[in-house]
Order: sequence, then structure tokens, then C-alpha cells
Amino acid sequence: MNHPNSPDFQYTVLPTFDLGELDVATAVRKAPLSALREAAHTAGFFYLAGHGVQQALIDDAFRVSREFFDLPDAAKRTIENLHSPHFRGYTCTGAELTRGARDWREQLDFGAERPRRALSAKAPPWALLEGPNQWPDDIPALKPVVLELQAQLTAVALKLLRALAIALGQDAEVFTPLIADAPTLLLKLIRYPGSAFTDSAQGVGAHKDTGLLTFVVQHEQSGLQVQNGESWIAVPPRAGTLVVNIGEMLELASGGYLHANVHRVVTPAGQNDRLSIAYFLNPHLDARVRPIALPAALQAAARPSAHDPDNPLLEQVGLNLLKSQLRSHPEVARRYYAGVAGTVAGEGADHA
Ligand SMILES: O=C(O)CCC(=O)C(=O)O
Ligand SMILES: [Fe+2]
Repeated sequence: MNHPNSPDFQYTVLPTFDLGELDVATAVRKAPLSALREAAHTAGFFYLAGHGVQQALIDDAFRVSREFFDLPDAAKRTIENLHSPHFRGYTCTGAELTRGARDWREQLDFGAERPRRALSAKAPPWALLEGPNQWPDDIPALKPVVLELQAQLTAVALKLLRALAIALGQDAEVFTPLIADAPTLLLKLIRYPGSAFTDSAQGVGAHKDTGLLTFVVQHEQSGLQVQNGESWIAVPPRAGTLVVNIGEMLELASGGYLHANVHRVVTPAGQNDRLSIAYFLNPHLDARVRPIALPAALQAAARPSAHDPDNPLLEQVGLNLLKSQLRSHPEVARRYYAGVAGTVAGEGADHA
């Protein structure tokens, strides 16, 4: 698969940064901030320690996730995303596509818990992305855990965005207007079945994330890999850390300096399955993303955003996000978006 603009990087193990050290007085944070900028510019991936999300909350999230995926198929399907024009709820194994090929994972998607927007004839096509989640009646503990985890990860993401802004020689708040008071969030509880249950190695196919920042909380199983030139390097779980990666919207906003890199998940071996939690921070749906002006030294090393003819990046956030959801979830697209599919560019699939 040809992914444009994927430079090599030097790491064999991704570096780890401590959010506490990125968040202190100028003199102290200079060194970690330039190392952070380097990692976000080359690999586009790193581990984040010192994030402050309680381990007990993460443990609870994996517990309710396991409880949900252990339910009988019919119970899981009562909150299938086919019932939601907002792309919320359960996606069974094989129903999601990346670049047209099936992903072997099942997942539960939760956005920000907001009311549905009033729809008028003038409403933009992405207005329907906002709306309530579907919660499983069988596991009442799941809702408070997911909402609390969303809130804590959002606070971490906003801190990290400020650190990245300073690292790029900008005012700490340079990216804040993109978010306004209403970032577009997505939290996915994911389960990848083992190879004993599928002959596909594609847990999730090679892709870039479309938003600003992604956090992956990993359980015990490995499987996540990031592209480094012609090869892939493993991103195994490390206790107490989140895996962070830069999304295409932040690559665009950073004038092409920060790098949205290609990654994938390989099906775990044998009977083992893999649980993960992925959190995506996107700008406000109505925002347009425009590049900042970089200091000259950084500008010289910036890469123009890769233009992928199979999956063009759109600066209008709502449209870009809708495009990626329509590509990933063709059944939801057919059911609720038949009228708009033609106005949203691209075919194939990508990830929110
Ligand atoms: O499960 C993971 O480790 C990563 C998932 C991912 O890359 C995605 O959902 O975009
Ligand atoms: Fe991803």
C-alpha cells in the first residue's frame, strides 16, 4: 500500500515524555520540549507518562469493555451503530473498512454526550455527527466510566496541545480557537480477536488518524505498529503510559511540521485477543484548519502536507470527519447519508 510522505526516523523504541515536565517553568521545559517536537516531527508517535489519568479508572474501563465484549452477540447488537446517525455504538467484527479492506476488530464508539443539533435545510451535512450516544442497558457502570475517561483524556490533550504550541515557537493558546468550547471527541473501546478466529492479519489496516491528537491506552497484548520508511516498528504496551500520535488536522495546523504517521494493528496470535482504548481529539465541527506561521528554522524542515489522491484532506473539520466516518462505516452511510455521500470527496476508508 502506497502511503505518501512517510519519512524514516531514528528510534527503534519510541521515546517517553512526562507531561509534568512539559508543563513547568520555561527554563526547565526547554530540553524536553525540543525532544518532544523532534518526536512529533519525525515518528509522529511517542509515549506519554505523568498524564495523571488514574490507573483505577483505566482498569475500570478495561473491565467494562471486557464485560461488554463478553455479552452474547444479540445483546451487543442492540446498540449497533446502524441505529445511530451519529456513528455511535457497536460495530461487529468485519463491518468496518480501512481503504476498502475489512478490519478484524469489534468496537464501541462514544462521542461527546451532546443533544442532537436542530436540523434545518441550511444545516451543513456534518451537523448529524453530533447527538447522543447509545449506552448498553446490560452494563450500567459503563457510561460513567467512559464519560469520566473522556473528560480526563480531554484535559490531558489540551495540556499537550499547549506544550506542542510552545515547542513550535507559538503562543500556548494558538490551537485553542480550533476547539472553541466544543471539541469533537471520540472514545473507542476496541477488541481484536486472535488469529485462531480469523485468517486475516488486519486488526486495523494501515492508516493515518484524521484529527488533532490520538491517545491509545493499551492493555496487555501488543499489536500496534508504526511505519518507519519501508518497515514497521512495534509500539508495545508500557505501564502507566498513553501512546500519543499526531493526526492529519494537527499536521495541517502546524504548517506540515508535525507528522501524522501511518500505523496499523496486527491480529494477535492464537487464542489471545487484544483490548485497547483509542481516544481522538478533533477540532470543533464548524472550524476550518489553517496553517500557523512557523519560525524560519522550523519552516525549513516542514513538509507540505501529503496530498493523498485516494483520500484528500479537507480543511473544513466537519466535512473531513464525515468523509472518514462514511468511508469506515458504509452501512451507516447508506442508511442515513444517502443524500450527501456524493458531496463528500473520496472512497475507500480511513479513521476518525
Ligand atoms: O488499537 C490500537 O492500538 C490503535 C487503533 C487505531 O489506530 C485507530 O483506531 O485509529
Ligand atoms: Fe489510528
